[in-house]
Amino acid sequence: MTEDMTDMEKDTAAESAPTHSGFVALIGATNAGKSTLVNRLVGAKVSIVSHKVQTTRAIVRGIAIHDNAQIVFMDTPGIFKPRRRLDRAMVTTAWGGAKDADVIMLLIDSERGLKGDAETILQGLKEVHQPKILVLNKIDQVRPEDLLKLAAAANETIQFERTFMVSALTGSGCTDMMDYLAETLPEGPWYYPEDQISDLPMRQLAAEITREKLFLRLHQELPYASHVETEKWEERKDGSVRIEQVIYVERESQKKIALGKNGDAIKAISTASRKEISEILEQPVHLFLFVKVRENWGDDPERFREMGLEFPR
Ligand SMILES: Nc1nc2c(ncn2[C@@H]2O[C@H](COP(=O)(O)OP(=O)(O)OP(=O)(O)O)[C@@H](O)[C@H]2O)c(=O)[nH]1
Repeated sequence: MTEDMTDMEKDTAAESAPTHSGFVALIGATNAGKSTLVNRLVGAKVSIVSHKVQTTRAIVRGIAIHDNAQIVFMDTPGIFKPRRRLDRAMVTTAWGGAKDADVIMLLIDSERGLKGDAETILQGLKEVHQPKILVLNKIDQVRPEDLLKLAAAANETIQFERTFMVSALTGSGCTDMMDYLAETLPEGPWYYPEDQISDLPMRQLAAEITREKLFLRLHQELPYASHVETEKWEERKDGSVRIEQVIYVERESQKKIALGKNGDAIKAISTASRKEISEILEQPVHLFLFVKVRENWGDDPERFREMGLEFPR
């Protein structure tokens, strides 16, 4: 664009530039920073970040707008060695998501390098034929020479179109990566209205938020044997919303942990979750949490469907 264009001419030029859009699958070992990256790029909290591994269960899309492009991120669950049935479903979902994408983005925790799961994923990616880019994350923690070695090692296994070095935490390197995606995604109309940041239904997002608070509060005490569902969602005349959620656990003993002494745990979880849901909705929230025991929910096909996962046979 030339400098002597008027503002109106510039606007018209930008509007007539072709739009781009597409799906980017984020693949990476647990804790590589996928959720943090999506949240940063989208600029709003759509996926759940916590210190626990394996917190992301279903595909959550964050939608970022960059220049004339709409970039839809599929934040896949961490890929790791499946043990339980639920774990196997998570892995299947992750690879399934990759196959639907225009670009595959492999995110690696530069601190951990190619140890363990990252290497398994690299090998798995050989079977996936879309263009792939390598993104080394957490560069705020690693020396530049180590990054170069890591980039070279990963590119020996897979021919990546490009390698980017970023920090999802500080945002460093993210603009270059977004410039590249905006240019390379196919030309075409946007998939979603401009103001939409996630197609994850609010009910499910609200449940994810409570699940995150549950994990943050109870750490090791309550393992993966818990699941949160939003059962009621009622918009009220005064502009507030009343939400009822159930925390399902597998055993009575876990119910006691979730409630805490004198209900302390559940109260704290409820307060933290209500605050965050209210911030996202920009309206007052009345949140009611219940804890119920449901044995073997991890083997129930209905629960898998609710989480957007395929039930592994
Ligand atoms: N120092 C540093 N920490 C980061 C960065 N990106 C993410 N983290 C941290 O790494 C941890 C894991 O991040 P997540 O975004 O939850 O990772 P994930 O890949 O989505 O994990 P799963 O949902 O388990 O698959 C969190 O404690 C983040 O704060 C980064 O660029 N630098």
